[in-house]
Amino acid sequence: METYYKALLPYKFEKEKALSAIAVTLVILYASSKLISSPNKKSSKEIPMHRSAYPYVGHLLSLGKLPTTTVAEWHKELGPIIKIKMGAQTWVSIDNPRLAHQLLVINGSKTSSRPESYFSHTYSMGEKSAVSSAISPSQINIYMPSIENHAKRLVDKLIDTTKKESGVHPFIDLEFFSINTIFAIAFGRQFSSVDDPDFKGLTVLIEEGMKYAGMEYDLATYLPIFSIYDFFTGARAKIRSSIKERRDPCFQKFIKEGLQKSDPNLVKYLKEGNFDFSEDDLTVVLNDLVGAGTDTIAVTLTWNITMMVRHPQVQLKAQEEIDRFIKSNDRLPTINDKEELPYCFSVIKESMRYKSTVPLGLPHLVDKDVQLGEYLIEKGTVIITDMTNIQRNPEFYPDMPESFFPERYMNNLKSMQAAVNGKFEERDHFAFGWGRRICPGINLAEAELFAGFVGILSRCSIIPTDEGMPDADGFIHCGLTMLPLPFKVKFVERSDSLIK
Ligand code: HEM
Repeated sequence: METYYKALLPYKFEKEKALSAIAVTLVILYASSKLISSPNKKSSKEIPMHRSAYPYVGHLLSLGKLPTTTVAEWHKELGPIIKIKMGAQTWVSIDNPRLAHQLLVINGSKTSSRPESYFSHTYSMGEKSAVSSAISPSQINIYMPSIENHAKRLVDKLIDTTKKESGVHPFIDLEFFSINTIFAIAFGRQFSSVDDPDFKGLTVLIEEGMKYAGMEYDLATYLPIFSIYDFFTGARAKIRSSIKERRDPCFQKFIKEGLQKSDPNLVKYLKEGNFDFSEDDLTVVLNDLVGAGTDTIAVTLTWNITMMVRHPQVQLKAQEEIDRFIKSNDRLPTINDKEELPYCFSVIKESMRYKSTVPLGLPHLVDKDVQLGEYLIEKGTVIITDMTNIQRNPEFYPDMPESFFPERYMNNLKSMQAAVNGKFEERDHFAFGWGRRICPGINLAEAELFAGFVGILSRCSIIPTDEGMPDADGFIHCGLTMLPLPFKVKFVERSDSLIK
């Protein structure tokens, strides 16, 4: 099953090698019988921990290929807050929205750092507020024609491939859409096709980035014994040289080009605005925006398409709403028209609730002890959130939490950003994370998802191929995101489409 994505995205599967390396280390450590146990401060009440921990490596091996599923099972057995030993690091997982809110939002001043990782860069709050203002709703309005143009190209491609082939796996086209959109916004540049040499060079860089951000290249963070392996294999030296010799020069070239463009773009906004950015900061921040804003959008839309094929009556209702809008306005709607398309907006929200794009969130680091009810969460603990359980919590989502039911949002048409900033009880979903670390790309994501969704359904009906329905339950972990199992569908041009 995974072969398709493996061929498509080989960089996403480095984790398997890491698990083998850990297994070898475990054997060595057992043999030498010099197991180290870290001293544990006394906490108010011990946080439950699954029995499958091994000495030194902890749960690294027991998490298996689908950590999301394993963590969800452990929660079922042990309750809403559990401890996971990740080698030298202690993680705490939360699967209840109220507890997560209490820990990551109310206690956000103590729980909003990021764990150290050799490759990844942690956004400072200054960088984050600069980026948030650079892609605020008013700034996004400037880029809206470009977003719509890329959505149109996406739909052309999906229809065209459907005509030529028996079915389309939409992921690559969706990635091309999201990369092109963020590139147009960031640097005022676009790629002509997936064969464009610059596009190919960029995807290699993104692949390298994903690989180096993965566990295999960062094992010494979890298991200090791996510093010895690093000494021999030079993994960290490889990372340093990749950043210095390939990533930075490539992004510096894009930045230079962006600064020369006459139309507005992010580079110009960040460079010319009153932000305290060095050249290096700018390179890293833009590289991160491209990384964070590509896969997430493509994965979210892939799940959305899965749900549309499985729920043709939802698809039809959304198409009727889009058609009504086009009839009275003689144009496609944008995110700014969402009040007139409550059903479409609800479908997008529901799809993000039902299938989590980033199923364990991004880890937060506790930098001051926090008391959470009867549990003490110590400084140095890494917090993850089980988004699937959180987004299906029956108290928070009383109407059929296990079902795909867009109607639940018909009375909550707040923008996703406004829902995050409002009262906890009025949050729509938790896909963009928590508190001070909330995703700064939220408004852009919302605009892109809306343009993609409305663009597709205004011109196509998405139907299954003879191979059958896409699976809505199975999934593959790809780094931080969760992809549906490989599937093909047809994007059949609507004869009654009002878009010509
Ligand atoms: C559907 C699309 C997206 C989803 C589901 C998503 C989800 C997330 C999540 C869960 C986090 C971590 C929040 C936390 O730690 O509590 C995050 C962080 C981040 N996201 Fe997004 N994101 C999406 C799109 C985007 C886009 C389009 C951009 C920018 C172009 C972006 C840029 C970032 C950045 C820079 C961070 C790191 C922020 C920090 O560390 O403070 N994301 N995102």
